[in-house]
Amino acid sequence: MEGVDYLAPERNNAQFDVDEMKIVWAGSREAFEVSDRIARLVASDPNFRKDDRTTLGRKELFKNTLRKAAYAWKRIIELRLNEEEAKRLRSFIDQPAFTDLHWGMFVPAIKGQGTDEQQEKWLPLAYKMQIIGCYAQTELGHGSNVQGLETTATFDPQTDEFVIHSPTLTSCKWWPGGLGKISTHGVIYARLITDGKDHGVHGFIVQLRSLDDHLPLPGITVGDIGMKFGNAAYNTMDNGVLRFDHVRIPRNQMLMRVSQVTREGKYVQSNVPRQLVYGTMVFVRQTIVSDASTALSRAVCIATRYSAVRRQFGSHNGSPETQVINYKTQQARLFPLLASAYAFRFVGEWLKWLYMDVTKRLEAKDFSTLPEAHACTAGLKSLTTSATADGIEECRKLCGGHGYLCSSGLPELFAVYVPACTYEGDNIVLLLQVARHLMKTVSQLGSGKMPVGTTAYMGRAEHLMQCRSDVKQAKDWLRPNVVLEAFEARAFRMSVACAKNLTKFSSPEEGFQELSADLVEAAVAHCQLIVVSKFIEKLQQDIPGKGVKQQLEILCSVYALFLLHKHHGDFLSTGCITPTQASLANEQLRSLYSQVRPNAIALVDAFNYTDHYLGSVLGRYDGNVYPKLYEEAWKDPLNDSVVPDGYHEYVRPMLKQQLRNARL
Ligand SMILES: CCCCCCCC/C=C\CCCCCCCCCCC/C=C/C(=O)SCCNC(=O)CCNC(=O)[C@H](O)C(C)(C)COP(=O)(O)OP(=O)(O)OC[C@H]1O[C@@H](n2cnc3c(N)ncnc32)[C@H](O)[C@@H]1OP(=O)(O)O
Ligand SMILES: Cc1cc2nc3c(=O)[nH]c(=O)nc-3n(C[C@H](O)[C@H](O)[C@H](O)COP(=O)(O)OP(=O)(O)OC[C@H]3O[C@@H](n4cnc5c(N)ncnc54)[C@H](O)[C@@H]3O)c2cc1C
Repeated sequence: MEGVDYLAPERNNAQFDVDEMKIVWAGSREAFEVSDRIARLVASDPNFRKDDRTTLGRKELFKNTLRKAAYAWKRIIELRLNEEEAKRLRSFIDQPAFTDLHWGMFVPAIKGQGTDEQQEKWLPLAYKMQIIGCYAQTELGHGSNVQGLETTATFDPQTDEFVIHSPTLTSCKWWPGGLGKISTHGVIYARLITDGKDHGVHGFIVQLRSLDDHLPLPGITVGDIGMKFGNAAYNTMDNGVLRFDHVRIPRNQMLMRVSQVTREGKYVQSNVPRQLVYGTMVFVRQTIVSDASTALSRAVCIATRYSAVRRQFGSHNGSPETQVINYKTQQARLFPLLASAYAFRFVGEWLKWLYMDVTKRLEAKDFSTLPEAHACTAGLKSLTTSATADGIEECRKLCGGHGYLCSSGLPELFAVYVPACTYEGDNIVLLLQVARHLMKTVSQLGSGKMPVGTTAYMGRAEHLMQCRSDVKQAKDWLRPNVVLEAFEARAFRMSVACAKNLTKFSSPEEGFQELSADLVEAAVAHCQLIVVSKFIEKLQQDIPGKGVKQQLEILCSVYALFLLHKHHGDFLSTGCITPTQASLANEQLRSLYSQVRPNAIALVDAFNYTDHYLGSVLGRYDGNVYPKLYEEAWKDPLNDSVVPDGYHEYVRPMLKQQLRNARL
């Protein structure tokens, strides 16, 4: 029945103020209001319809994306949306587009690596979308190994130009979003060569297509790299291939904040670390962590609502069957994901602060926190995207057979999300960067240099190597200090074990290769500690609203104890806890699930997602799942006709032949 809220009894059970939780989730009252207003604006505008997306072919899908992007831009101007509002708009439109790379990487690359003069020239053009840019770093032969890129930018002192060239097939740019069919310009990463000397990889602004007829400029071969995983999903994006044949650009189009080439061809390095060339990646990795909480919370919202609607088994004397959300196995799979969504939200907020802090310091020529910012963004990007991709898939399974239907919204969400484990740095490669940072920190412990930031806990080396958990009963695991100490001791001991083992090899490089699987595990332990500690820190803030803080305390304990249960081998083998304490943690976890249960629907309502944004029949706010699933099925193009195309051509002759054979 339309208008009935089938989930109302669940909502009535909530033990906290949902409206206040919405504000905590959004970050502030103001952020909530912006997000709520823009979500409704998108949901109510038929131009942003997306329910037909999975049935469109690639060309229609892509054209549809171009239409939406142009319309979105028109609305941004008409409504005079500010940057935050425009970001919300893009997020609720929920369709990856070339504009993501233009705003998300091309503009930040110029801002971060361009000189003041270069910013003055290029940014106004980009802000007004008079040019459209992409970020072209990865090549066919190299993505992770940025120093292995092959494209060359050779300075020609005769003409005061760089000659951009792709010397081999493997040097073709391959993957950049927006490049395939739309970008007029790109920040292109290439090896800088002056006077025969290779100075490594630098960024250059290169025009790719004519601003008049959109044709590639002379010397440029460019196109799309082909269909990607999932039908709709990331196929709204034109990931591209690009080959240069001695393309000339003026010298002042090398991004020269980090280093310069003079008119005479002299290479001059500024007094800043060369790693700033990688700055755009640090920026984007930070945004990816917040996006992880959004993607995971979406999947969790769908699976939680549907689990409260779906009933299987357990009917006695005609009573209703059991809601599947009441099964302990369902809770043990679902509630840690709910807790993770909140955990990633808070660590994302903190990472945003860290990024702003490092940016301010860089402007003041203080580069001291750059390694910490790199390690945190790389590690947390890796941890949260892997957990989110796995979590979305788990949510699909939690919805049983119906989760496999596109109308559940989950297959497309997974397909569009899963490349986040690869782009902006393969997750394993990024964890190895964290491990490198950890090994460096451990090796400096004896030198009197105190570790800072997220590795500060390593400064308590002696205590962390000796401490034993004093948990005696299950409820002791609810004490934040007890949890924190166990996570710190586990992370530290795993890092120290790796550092000791590294000394057994003839060179650090050989040791790093051989021990890389252990190093990755140590990095994961460190990153999990960061997430747990930032959740605990969040709870130390003043959090208003009836029952809101209590719910967050429960979720924080669920997140930490779920990790402890999942990785209990680490905690036991490092001697941080005993087997008895491990089972007490599990006992406490079971009891926490019972406390989450009555609040589960309200906890996902707090995400404040519209039905349009969720794009899921199973996750509908009103829980009216079955009639809508039935309705949705009939909308499939196959149901446009009773007898399908191809029947008369292929099936009928087969049936006729069988009938003839039977008669013989
Ligand atoms: C619908 C229309 C709507 C319209 C609305 C309009 C409005 C919209 C508004 C806004 C929209 C915004 C949208 C944003 C959305 C963004 C979407 C993003 C999509 C993502 C697309 C994907 C892009 C990409 O993938 S780009 C390519 C990324 N590539 C990688 O990540 C490569 C990974 N590899 C590396 O990073 C490195 O090579 C490495 C780190 C693995 C190794 O590098 P290497 O040089 O070899 O270094 P190494 O020797 O190991 O280390 C040397 C020292 O340098 C340190 N270091 C390394 N990296 C960094 C760094 N990044 N920063 C600082 N320091 C670094 C390292 O630790 C070493 O230090 P040490 O002291 O020597 O130990
Ligand atoms: C959807 C999508 C969008 C993208 N958008 C862009 C874009 O806009 N611009 C752009 O420039 N790029 C883009 N990329 C490229 C992306 O950044 C790279 O694919 C990514 O950095 C991984 O590099 P790779 O493909 O070379 O993987 P590889 O490094 O070849 O990885 C293959 C395997 O090798 C392993 N491996 C690699 N190195 C090591 C090591 N040192 N130790 C242990 N294991 C290792 C990896 O873990 C992985 O399992 C995009 C990619 C995708 C999928």
